[in-house]
Formats: sequence, C-alpha cells, structure tokens
Amino acid sequence: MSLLVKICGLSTRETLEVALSAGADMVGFVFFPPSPRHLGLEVARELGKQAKGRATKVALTVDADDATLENVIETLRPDLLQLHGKETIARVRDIKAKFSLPVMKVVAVETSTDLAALPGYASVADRILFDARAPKGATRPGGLGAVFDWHVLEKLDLKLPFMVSGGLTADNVAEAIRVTRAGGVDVSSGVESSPGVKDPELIRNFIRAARASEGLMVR
Ligand SMILES: O=C(O)c1ccccc1N[C@@H]1O[C@H](COP(=O)(O)O)[C@@H](O)[C@H]1O
Repeated sequence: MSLLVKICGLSTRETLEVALSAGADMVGFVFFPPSPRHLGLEVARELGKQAKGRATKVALTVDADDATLENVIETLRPDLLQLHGKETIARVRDIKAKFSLPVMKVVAVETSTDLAALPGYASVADRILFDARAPKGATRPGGLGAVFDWHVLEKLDLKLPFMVSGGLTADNVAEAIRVTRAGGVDVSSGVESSPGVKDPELIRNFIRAARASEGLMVR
C-alpha cells in the first residue's frame, strides 16, 4: 500500500495544476469563511472540473449545515468529505447517510486523552485524520501550521485508514511518518509562502519528501 499525499487549501488553477502534476493523491478545498483558503462556489466549480479524475477531491468543512454541504457537493463534486469541526458521531453518521459520500473525520490531538472518542468515530467514518488541536481563541480549528506530539499515536491500533496533519513540511514529514506509521499525510501551511498563498516549489518539495519516506510507514 502506498502513502497517500494530500495537498490542502488549494485555491488557484495554477497551484492546483502543480499539485496534480507533482502527483498529489488528494487535493483539498476549504469551505470555511474565516479561513484565508476559503473558496467561493464558482471557483470551486472550476477547480473541481480541473481535478476530476486526476486525484481524490476533498471538500473540507467545519460544522457545516446540510444546505452548505449540498451547495459544496453540487459545485465541487467531491470524492470525500473532510469534517474538520466538532461534528458528533451521530452527525457524521447522518452526513454519510444523507450525502452518500465517504467521510474523513478529523480528530484534534494534543494528548492521549484526545483519543477517547476515536472508537465512536471509527465506527461511522471511512478514515480518520489526526490534526493538531488548535490553541484556545484560534479563528479556525486547523490550517495553523501547529504540530502535535506524534508519539501520542505511536501505539495506536486502528483498523481504519488514517492520515496525519498539523505543521507538516518537507523537513519533518519523514519523521511524522516514521513515528505514527500513518497511511497518509496532509499539508497546507507548510507549502505556503504566506497564509493562503501556495508556493509551487514547496508543494513539489513536500510531495518529493513524502514519497521518499514511503518505506517508513509499514507497521
Ligand atoms: O486550512 C485552513 O484554513 C483550515 C481551516 C479550518 C479547518 C482546517 C483547515 N486546514 C486543515 O488543517 C490541517 C493542518 O493544516 P496545516 O498543514 O497545519 O496548515 C490540514 O488538514 C488543513 O487542510
């Protein structure tokens, strides 16, 4: 099984093309107005067409209501929903049933106690993304370049596929994979020159570094 590499927060045709050409397995689009990566629906429609069939299209939302999810799905046509808020287990189940799309539930991690809710989410989601817990008062729950202690996942025995994110860069992605044995990695800030502005060279470097570390993920 090969490592999945996700580049998230893409918002222009040019940087999306860089990520696709460099071999990203998943490309993520943010639908959360307070984020510098938030996408309007018309841009989402264009980027969705550009990525179709070339990578898994991921729609990232935060505690979105049904009407918002409907609009996002109708325009982007995602292959996977990334639920990055405080969605309950029941809400995750409900979203899956209503929209008939696979779901990746984000679990925010700071200490091992944050893994308590994992069995519940694992029973309803299709995959899990472990991201750093945002500091109190943050304007968004992710995309902050914050790293968590990967050793919290060291002894994890999860049957579901999982990915890791939070402050990943080309320099630390190998160590994140080595410690967590995650099946995938996800990056946003670490491939940007400033918040919301993706850098082609950083995208290529990240994908190259992640691919070079693939052998480290075997448990
Ligand atoms: O990118 C955002 O602005 C964002 C907003 C709301 C929720 C999550 C968001 N980003 C996701 O957070 C993780 C980690 O990002 P980073 O690499 O530390 O910047 C990743 O999944 C982003 O897509």
